Amino acid sequence: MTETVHPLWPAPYADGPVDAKITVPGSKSVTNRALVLAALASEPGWLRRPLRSRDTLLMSAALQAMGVGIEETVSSTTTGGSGEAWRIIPSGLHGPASVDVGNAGTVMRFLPPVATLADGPVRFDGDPRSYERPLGGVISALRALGARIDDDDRGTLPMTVHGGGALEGGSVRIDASSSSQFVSALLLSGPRFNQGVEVRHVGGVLPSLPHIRMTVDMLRAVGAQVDEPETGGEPDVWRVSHSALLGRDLTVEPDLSNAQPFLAAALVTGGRVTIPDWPERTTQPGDALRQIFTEMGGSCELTTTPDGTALVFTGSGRIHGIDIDLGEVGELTPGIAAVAALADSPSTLRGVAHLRLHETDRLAALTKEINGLGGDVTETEDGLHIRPRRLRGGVFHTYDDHRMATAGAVIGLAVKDVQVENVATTAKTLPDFPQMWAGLLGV
Ligand SMILES: O=C(O)C1=C[C@@H](OP(=O)(O)O)[C@@H](O)[C@H](O)C1
Ligand SMILES: C=C(OP(=O)(O)O)C(=O)O
Repeated sequence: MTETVHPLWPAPYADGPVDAKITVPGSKSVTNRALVLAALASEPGWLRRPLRSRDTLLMSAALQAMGVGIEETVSSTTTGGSGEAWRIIPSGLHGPASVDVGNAGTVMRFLPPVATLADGPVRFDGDPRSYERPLGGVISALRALGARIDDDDRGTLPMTVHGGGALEGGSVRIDASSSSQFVSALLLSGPRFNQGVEVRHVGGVLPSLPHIRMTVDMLRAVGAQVDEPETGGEPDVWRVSHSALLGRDLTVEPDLSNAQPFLAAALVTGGRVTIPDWPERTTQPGDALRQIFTEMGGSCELTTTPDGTALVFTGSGRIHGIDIDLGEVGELTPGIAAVAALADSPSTLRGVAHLRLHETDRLAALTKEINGLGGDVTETEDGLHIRPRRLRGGVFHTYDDHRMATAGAVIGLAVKDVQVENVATTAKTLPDFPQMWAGLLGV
């Protein structure tokens, strides 16, 4: 097999502190949940400022393939400007249909439950990496709830969900320690199952709890009745009752995990970055960056202006190491590792063994690529130990992982002659990244 040769992107080096205002596009996680919930609703809804990226366009295309109407328009926003808005018109879900999941965890996990409601077969396929990412828990849970799925007993993609027009639902046990998305997937479609759904997590530590909170909040916002551990329910058990869902008019928050490289730029260069529309309250894990990057040497202020809230994040010129469990906010790990490699003391990042099954094996990839530039990173059982060293230029490989690409760009700010391979992989969640990065640096 021939290996694809990707272009190298010379990561811009920062000669001085950055000072920029960066408008970050909408959250991937919110956009893809909102699309699913709107598709399952009993009336049309609106999604304003949705993220337009590979993962969200795959979600949109998949729902359209099953018969959902999605119209893209440009409309006025509350701030008076114009913005993109998608009108989602639910309909009976149809098969036969084909779904390309790409390498989107949200698409490969959230849509099989939706497909059980279609009136025919829905074939799921995706990038080679999607065959390796955990899905077996969702497949067996759906079977236990009454679905017919043909996966050739592999427990992975490709597979066909033989939608029967409805799913009985009920109680199910699932080990979601490899991905919180298993729980979110079952809950999101739960209101449409005849008996709703009760999901009981059995197994190791459940990662990414804020993402499950996001699912619960968004379900409640469209009228679903949800019982969950955080509001007095049994630990590790979520219940969603059978009900109709409302069509909503939802404005998507900026993707705070995609704000990470820009905040990191302020930290690494001792500069300042302002992110407009940073939400005062949010379930996005990226909100934890306010605290994490403060501990690593920056300071931040959430300001309120007539135009809304904004986060102003300022670097001090010093970067400190950190010892932290990132299990709840795993997707922030590559960006934190990049900053930690440039710090004045070692870091230990823990609680993220499940990152080995993300877009790539992120623990192996970060170790190899930072060490390839002269760093000193070792993999632990559940994370990374990072001892900062003087780094040198070289190629930073990305393994089709958007967050590896942005991590390489952050290192390139402080280390001359870093070349990020396949920066275009940022299109998964942030297609304009190279232009935004150039804007940040005024190049
Ligand atoms: O539900 C979601 O939107 C997500 C959940 C998390 O997945 P895991 O629990 O698999 O880490 C996160 O890493 C991913 O980027 C998005
Ligand atoms: C893990 C991630 O994505 P996915 O939704 O594909 O799981 C991520 O964006 O960091």
